[in-house]
Amino acid sequence: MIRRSDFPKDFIFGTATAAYQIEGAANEDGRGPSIWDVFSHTPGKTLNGDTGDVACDHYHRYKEDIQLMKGIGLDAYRFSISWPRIMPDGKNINQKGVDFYNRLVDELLKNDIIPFVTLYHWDLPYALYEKGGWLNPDIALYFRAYATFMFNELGDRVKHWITLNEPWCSSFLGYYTGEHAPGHQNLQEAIIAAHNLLRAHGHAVQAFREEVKDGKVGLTNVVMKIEPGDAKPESFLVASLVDKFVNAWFHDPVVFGKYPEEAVALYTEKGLQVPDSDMNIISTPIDFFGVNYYTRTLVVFDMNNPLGFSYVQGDLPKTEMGWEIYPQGLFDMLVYLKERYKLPLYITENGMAGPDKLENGRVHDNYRIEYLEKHFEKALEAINAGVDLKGYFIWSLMDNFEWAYGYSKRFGIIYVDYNTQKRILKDSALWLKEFLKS
Ligand SMILES: N#[N+]C[C@@H]1[C@@H](O)[C@H](O)[C@@H](O)[C@@H]2O[C@H]12
Repeated sequence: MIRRSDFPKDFIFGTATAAYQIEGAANEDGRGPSIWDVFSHTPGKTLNGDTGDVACDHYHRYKEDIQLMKGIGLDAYRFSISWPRIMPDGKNINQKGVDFYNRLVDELLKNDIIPFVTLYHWDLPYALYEKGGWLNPDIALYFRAYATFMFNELGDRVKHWITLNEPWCSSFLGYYTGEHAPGHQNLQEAIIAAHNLLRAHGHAVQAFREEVKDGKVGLTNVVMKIEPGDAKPESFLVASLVDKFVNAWFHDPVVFGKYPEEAVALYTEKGLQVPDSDMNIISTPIDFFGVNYYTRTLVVFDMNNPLGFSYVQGDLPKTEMGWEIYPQGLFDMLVYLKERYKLPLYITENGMAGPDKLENGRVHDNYRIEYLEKHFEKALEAINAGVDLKGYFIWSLMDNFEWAYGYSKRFGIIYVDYNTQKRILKDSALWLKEFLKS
């Protein structure tokens, strides 16, 4: 049975959330609309037309939520700042929005919880989208101004910062598949958006070095273990190629200052333009990579698909998202990232959506306890294999707005009754409380 004391003394355990998924108060205290406010209010874009208008009402209930974190014994809390709450029009400051995050940080510190702040977790101010959003090269400078302001505002108390959460989702789900805001379906746009996201990241890192001398800054990517879905040699080849599109595309430029050549070649072959501007800014050195790991992805060679591959379902037990439970992939990717990029790592998200049912005031989510135990074990194995892994944030503190899935997927270790906003610690939270004392 894995114990907290098996981990290094300074290893931190936390939970993670994001502004649009938990805050609510979407039209309160001067907050402006984001692309997710508009997207979720567009018929057909989210399950049941769910929106983040109220979500978990964290904007009003943050003190209660911090008490729950403290009661569990968490070391740290990763949350994101709502850019449109700070700059409703993308430029001018909304002081009430700034005041909220000052209160939130002060309350965390008062309760000995280390704040980890994500500057961008997908909620672009709609006013900036109307100026071209991530397709407008100037967005990187708007982001730099926002980042600089937040570093100045919170940098005296917040020493751990993440510039972007999962730029792959913002660009390829937002601009290619259209599953996420702003719902475009154009591969060339996705490539341009990805590049401007990375430029924005680089500008923010440069600003950070000027504003917060004693802090650490990194980038959080979704990290998928890509494996061949059958034994054909060509499927091994496409697996290696897809790994370049998904994983290396958002790590290589940040460390090496260039995109993976194989993937560039394929895009170019298809007549797509791959930008290469500002690679010196994009590769401004960072202090760590954040790793959001959930599952593996199986691909097979498929000439009917424009990019030559298609996804296949694996046969391992799955979560409510249909994602295979594959802890080995966490170990594999932590070792891969360490060997390729030689940077400290934080697991900034890992967790599962479960069939959580409230029964007599309890949620018996033993499946989530098992999931977390197995992934903790693989994280420890990676540390023992030499990975400089510094922390682990469970996704998520509480059930919340799961983007296009609305409120149908529950990832929290705390159950949220959305009718009453009552919080109920699931068995996994009770287990975690004991683990953190072990
Ligand atoms: N889906 N899913 C769960 C979770 C999502 O809720 C987070 O906002 C993302 O950072 C990442 O996709 C992972």
